[in-house]
Amino acid sequence: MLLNGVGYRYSLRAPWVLDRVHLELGPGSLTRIGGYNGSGKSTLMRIAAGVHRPGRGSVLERPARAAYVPGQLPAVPFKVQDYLLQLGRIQGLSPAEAESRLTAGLERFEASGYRKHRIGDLSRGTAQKVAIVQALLGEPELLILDEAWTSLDAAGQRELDEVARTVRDGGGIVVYVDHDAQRLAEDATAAYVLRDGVLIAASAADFAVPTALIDLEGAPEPWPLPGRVRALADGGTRVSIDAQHSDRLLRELLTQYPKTHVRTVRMVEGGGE
Ligand SMILES: Nc1ncnc2c1ncn2[C@@H]1O[C@H](COP(=O)(O)OP(=O)(O)OP(=O)(O)O)[C@@H](O)[C@H]1O
Repeated sequence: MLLNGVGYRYSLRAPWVLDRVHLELGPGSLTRIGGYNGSGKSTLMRIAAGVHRPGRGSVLERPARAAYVPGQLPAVPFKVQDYLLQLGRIQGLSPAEAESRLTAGLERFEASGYRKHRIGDLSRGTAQKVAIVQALLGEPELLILDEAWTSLDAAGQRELDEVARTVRDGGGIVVYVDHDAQRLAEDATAAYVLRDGVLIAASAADFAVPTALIDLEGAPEPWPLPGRVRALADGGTRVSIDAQHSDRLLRELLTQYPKTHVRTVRMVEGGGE
């Protein structure tokens, strides 16, 4: 499959979200797409899935059996089993085939108990499991996972990892976005990040969580707070912590050591120094 010079914008006056994206996806590939919030990852996923048509360029040789799992299932007014049976039929399965695949899928994701529940009444995680079971009904050759792990419990996440590896090992194409830097890190065959609408080849370091470096005057003692601490040559202290926890640390720091002077707070990519 090939995304050939793909560009996309949401309206004629809107800026191009994607600009000349070129992406080759061969059989047996597992490709990670990263990038900052708003960089266009979901837009790219929808184009690969055929939900959006590119404004420029083209998508060539998309496999016929394609499945797209976004982070959230629409709240449709059906019972789980009726919904899955219907979608199985739309994908060309006989009722017996659809029944046996949906039963196996729900068992695999430990969601058999929800067969008769209405989709709108499910928890987010269970609804996500139904979305995954639906995607797998047609035994896809192309599987697109856009933050599809987010609401799943740990067992569901492991199972979805296994699904991705199985599709890859069966010669299929898997493309995924996930905020967890470790997600399928060992299994991915390629990784790219979107920057300014362009896709660029990436390494594992590009997916690392940003680290906050907080430099303090002096050395608060003792240090019961989270974060790695090291003394600076001029008597100051440097604390490094995952950026997502830095606000909380700063609050705690200023409550516990009100006289501490915070010199600087910087964000760096990856593990800091
Ligand atoms: N339906 C829409 N209509 C108009 N603009 C949109 C629409 N969906 C996305 N955009 C814009 O397109 C850009 C890319 O959005 P997209 O959701 O693809 O990014 P993303 O990288 O997936 O973001 P996130 O990491 O937050 O999920 C953003 O500027 C967003 O505001």
